[in-house]
Amino acid sequence: MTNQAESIRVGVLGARGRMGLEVCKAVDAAGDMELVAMLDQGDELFKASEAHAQVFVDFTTPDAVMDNLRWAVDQGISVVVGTTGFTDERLSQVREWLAAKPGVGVLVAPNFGLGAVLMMQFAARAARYFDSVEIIEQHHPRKLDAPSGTSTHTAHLIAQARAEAGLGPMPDATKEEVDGARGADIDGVRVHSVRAAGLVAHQEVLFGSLGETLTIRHDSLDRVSFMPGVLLGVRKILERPGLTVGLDSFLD
Ligand SMILES: NC(=O)C1=CN([C@@H]2O[C@H](COP(=O)(O)OP(=O)(O)OC[C@H]3O[C@@H](n4cnc5c(N)ncnc54)[C@H](O)[C@@H]3O)[C@@H](O)[C@H]2O)C=CC1
Ligand SMILES: O=C(O)C1=N[C@H](C(=O)O)C[C@H](O)C1
Repeated sequence: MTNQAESIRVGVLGARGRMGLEVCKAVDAAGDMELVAMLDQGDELFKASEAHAQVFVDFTTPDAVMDNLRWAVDQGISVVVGTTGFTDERLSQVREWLAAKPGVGVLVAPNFGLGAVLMMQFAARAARYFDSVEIIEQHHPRKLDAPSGTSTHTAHLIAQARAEAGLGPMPDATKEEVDGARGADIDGVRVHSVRAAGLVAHQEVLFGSLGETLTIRHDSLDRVSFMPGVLLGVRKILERPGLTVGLDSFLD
């Protein structure tokens, strides 16, 4: 149980990675948190329970995250997850683990940037009014996965909004002469992944209809952009048992 007067004891998984390093700094600087464990590949997770971590923050890899989550939930440690690679099957699995551990919370957020959360909400709102929509996500070239978790989540939201509005497939007479030329098809929404040195994390959602286009764009220019969202997740997760997907409900 949390004593609200005390600091929240936080363990960071992936602590030597690009995001993990930034999270360690942010937690360390937060007056209401204590950084009790910094773990990376090869470190034993039990060190975090020995340090009495109440919340884990996981920014590791899609290959590693499920084992970390399983272990944390079993130990009764709540988790704020930024790592990508969450399919519906993975989310169902996490729900199953949590069902046996009432009181434990897991937040899986495809993007902790507050602007990115709004960009996804705006895109979902615009989706019903346009014939066409495509997503262009742009990231640094050391990113391991494509398409990004953010673009996949955005595509799901847009597809859901289009279906609810009764919209059919988008107009598109193009024959793909080279595989991949039209990007990935996620729930009927084309997603194009750009990787280039100098980029951090960027996404455009391009809508089109008769005689007009609407572009909704978000840019993370520095990984500090994710920290207010991560800290919000850490502060709220102890009061939110079960699985929460996306930061949206924590912002309300
Ligand atoms: N949700 C969000 O807002 C954001 C999500 N991400 C996602 O976070 C993940 C990490 O991104 P980066 O920090 O850029 O990657 P990175 O490659 O710089 O860091 C990953 C770290 O995890 C470590 N690691 C691997 N297996 C581990 C294990 N079993 N236990 C503990 N540590 C382990 C690696 O050694 C590495 O230090 C990616 O999936 C990325 O897409 C990145 C930025 C924002
Ligand atoms: O790997 C990254 O850098 C990022 N990953 C997340 C994603 O795949 O959407 C979030 C953000 O785009 C940065």
